[in-house]
Amino acid sequence: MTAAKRRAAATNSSSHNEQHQHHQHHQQQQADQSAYEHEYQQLLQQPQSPHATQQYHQRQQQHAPALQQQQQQQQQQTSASSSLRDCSVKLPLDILWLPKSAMRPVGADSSHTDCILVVGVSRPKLAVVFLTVMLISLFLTFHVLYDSAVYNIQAAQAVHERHRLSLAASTAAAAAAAHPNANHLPAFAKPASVGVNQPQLSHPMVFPSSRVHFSKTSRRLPQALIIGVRKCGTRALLEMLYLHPRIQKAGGEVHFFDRDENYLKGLDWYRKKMPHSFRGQITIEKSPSYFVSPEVPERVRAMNASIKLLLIVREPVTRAISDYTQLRSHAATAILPLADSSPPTPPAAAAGSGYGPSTAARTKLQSARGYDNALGSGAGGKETSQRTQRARRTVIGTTTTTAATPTTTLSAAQLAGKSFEELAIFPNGTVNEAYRPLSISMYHIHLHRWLEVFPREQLLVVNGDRLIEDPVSQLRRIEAFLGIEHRVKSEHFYFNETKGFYCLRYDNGDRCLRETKGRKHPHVDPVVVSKLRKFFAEYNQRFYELVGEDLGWPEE
Ligand SMILES: Nc1ncnc2c1ncn2[C@@H]1O[C@H](COP(=O)(O)OS(=O)(=O)O)[C@@H](OP(=O)(O)O)[C@H]1O
Repeated sequence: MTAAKRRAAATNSSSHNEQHQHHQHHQQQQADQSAYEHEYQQLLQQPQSPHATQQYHQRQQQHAPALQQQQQQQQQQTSASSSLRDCSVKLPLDILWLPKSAMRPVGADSSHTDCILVVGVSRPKLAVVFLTVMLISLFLTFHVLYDSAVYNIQAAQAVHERHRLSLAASTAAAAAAAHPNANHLPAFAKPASVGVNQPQLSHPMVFPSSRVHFSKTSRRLPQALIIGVRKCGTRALLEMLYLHPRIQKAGGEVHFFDRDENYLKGLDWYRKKMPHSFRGQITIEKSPSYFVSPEVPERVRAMNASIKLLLIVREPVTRAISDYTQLRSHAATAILPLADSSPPTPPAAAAGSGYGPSTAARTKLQSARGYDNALGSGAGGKETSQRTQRARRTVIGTTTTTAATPTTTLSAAQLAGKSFEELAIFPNGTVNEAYRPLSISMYHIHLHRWLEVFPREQLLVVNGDRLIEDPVSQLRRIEAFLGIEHRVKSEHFYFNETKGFYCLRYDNGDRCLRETKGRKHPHVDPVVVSKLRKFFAEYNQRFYELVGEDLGWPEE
């Protein structure tokens, strides 16, 4: 045996001896105690023996120190265990296993139960906090998992879409190389040639660079505005631009800058009307009446002095006839339900437009019809219907002033019955310049106001007649103006023979503008058309000078 082992054995045996001695001592104490108690019981049974009593007291004195020591030890143990209990953490949940017999059987299956787990809450507040923290952690975990799943799906879609777009582009390039003479053809394929084989493009993706990046979206104030002109294709332009991945559009016409009741609500209100957009996307809103409302340019500049402005124009006489067609259509639908219930409005409401309702009433009526919302479901359907009711009430019996009939009260029925010729030309043969559809077509007057506030480079004039015939060429110009890559191509369109217009091609189907776009115009006397074109020739020249481009509108 080594010295170390011997030492260990010695230590072991000494500690063993100590334990043994302690045990013997304890046993001895217990034996003494029980003997003492036995003796005391006997003494109680024989109280008449003085000798026994004396012996008992002698023994009591002998055992007193040992008893005292034992009591002290017990006290120390009790205080030690109580101090331990104080330090231990007490869980709010008490878990108790009970035998089956502790519970009354509940159903047939209960016979299979051997034990029942009873969980009681001893500290409800702590338990609530504990559970809340658990739930929040669970929610955050799922949120992170969900976000990353969405991210992955979108990233996969983006890569797929880019692949398809590049395939489509290379197919188009190959076709162009195979048929070099086809260059003179319109940029748009008609339905027959667009064909079913043409790749169907979804809404373009949002990632212009090869690096797919998903930033958070937020509602942003518009960085570009389509300011007008009404009936020149503002809706078509917005919907076509929306094919571009970098464009986001406000659904309906917000009329923030031209309606005081909206403008007074402030920019936060306006921002809330905007769609969510990614950083790098351009938000566009269109309200055609911005162009003709004198207070608007200054208000727009106050919001964003570097905003980009899109102005779409059309040959002025055709535009005026289109405007008339729409107003007549609205008046026709306005007369029936409220014809006999609306009080006449005072003559002061007259706008001298020579048309019928005052400017305000007409504006309300026009917007009430939602004709500017041709495609968009747009926000504010309820608001629109309320405006419809107001407008209907206002339009009836509105007093108007014309040179031929100085104070004429036109009902909606009369309004609906008047021809364009009657409204545009006075009986003496002169042009009614105050007739609103004509005054709106005097583009140079309105544009002048805008150019007093914004530099020319911030405004792009879009040719609405060309947009109807060849959207891609106009869109290419707009893409360059907005500083975004050329992405809207001919495969995004097809020509709808029934409608007579190009419609939009989406991944999930094709889409044309509503029937309120492209209404059949009434026949207008060619003499009147010629007279009006001559009338506008001078104004058009002024407009060309302002924009620095001759749009080639006919002069008779
Ligand atoms: N692709 C396509 N589909 C349908 N309509 C088209 C399209 N492109 C341009 N347009 C012309 O848009 C004219 C309506 O102009 P707006 O949208 O500016 O009207 S509104 O002021 O918002 O009411 C509308 O005028 P009208 O034809 O007089 O109804 C159309 O000629």
